[in-house]
Amino acid sequence: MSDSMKTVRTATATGQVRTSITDQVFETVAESTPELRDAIRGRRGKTDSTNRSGERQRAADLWFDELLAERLGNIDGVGTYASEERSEPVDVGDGLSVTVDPLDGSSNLDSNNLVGTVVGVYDGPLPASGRDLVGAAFVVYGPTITMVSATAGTVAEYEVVHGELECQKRDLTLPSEPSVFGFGGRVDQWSESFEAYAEGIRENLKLRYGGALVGDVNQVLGYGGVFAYPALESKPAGKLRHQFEAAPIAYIVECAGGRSSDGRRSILEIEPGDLHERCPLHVGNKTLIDELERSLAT
Ligand SMILES: O=P(O)(O)OC[C@H]1O[C@](O)(COP(=O)(O)O)[C@@H](O)[C@@H]1O
Ligand SMILES: [Mg+2]
Ligand SMILES: [Mg+2]
Repeated sequence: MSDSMKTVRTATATGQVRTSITDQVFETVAESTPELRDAIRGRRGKTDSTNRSGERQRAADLWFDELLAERLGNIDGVGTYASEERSEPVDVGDGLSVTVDPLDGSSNLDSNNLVGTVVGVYDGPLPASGRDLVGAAFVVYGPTITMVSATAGTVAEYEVVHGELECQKRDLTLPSEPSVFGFGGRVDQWSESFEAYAEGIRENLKLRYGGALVGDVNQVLGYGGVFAYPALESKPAGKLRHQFEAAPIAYIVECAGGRSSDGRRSILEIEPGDLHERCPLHVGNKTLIDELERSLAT
């Protein structure tokens, strides 16, 4: 862990204050969505810079990050802003730590497919375990803009209309009868045990994979099922970043009554050693994640 990470201040907010700050974070992201969506136009191409994960950044990745850093960093009670697109967290005062995947699914920009934004609010210094999450949300820039947010064990879905949150579903839970699945990574890179699990899943569920975590997980929340970006032969820790992507998504799915796993335990149990570390991600209906863990253990 770098020195600058160690010095990021620990949040000390009470429950009520934490909820109010978390709500402000979600509302601020929602208010920013009209500008964010507009900013994609003309910024889909790659720049010369790479992020800490070694990925070429798009102009839109950088623009989203700059806007969110400014807006979220200005909220009273937010102490740290950290993003997939910057190496180090930014100390912005005292309070909660906000993590952002500003533009999720950015490779989908080439084909003008789905993208989104993922936000985590942690009560503690970064890197933090998912157990420190006090809220998480994701935005989907689809035919309309939606946000799914989770706090205190409940999940809600909103349409974001001119930056305002309009509730569509309160107490969202995963449908008990799963119907869809989406698995990332090249099939020839999967482990034999994951391939065996996938075989069984393919027999019973319908494939839905769009290449943006937010969209693929949103289908699992809506229809029931399982999303995975598993460990790959060339990437044993998978592709997705624990702090910015996996933990917030796992928190939302668990709050919706589902399960998350890195293959053997809840994603929320992981104690990350580095802000940008990756982990395999599997989320969905409890029965399907239990079955996954049994398969991977063989
Ligand atoms: O192109 P692949 O290998 O299917 O990977 C898709 C995955 O990569 C991601 O695009 C990674 O996120 P970023 O776009 O934020 O880097 C996820 O949204 C998605 O689940
Ligand atoms: Mg992402
Ligand atoms: Mg991203």
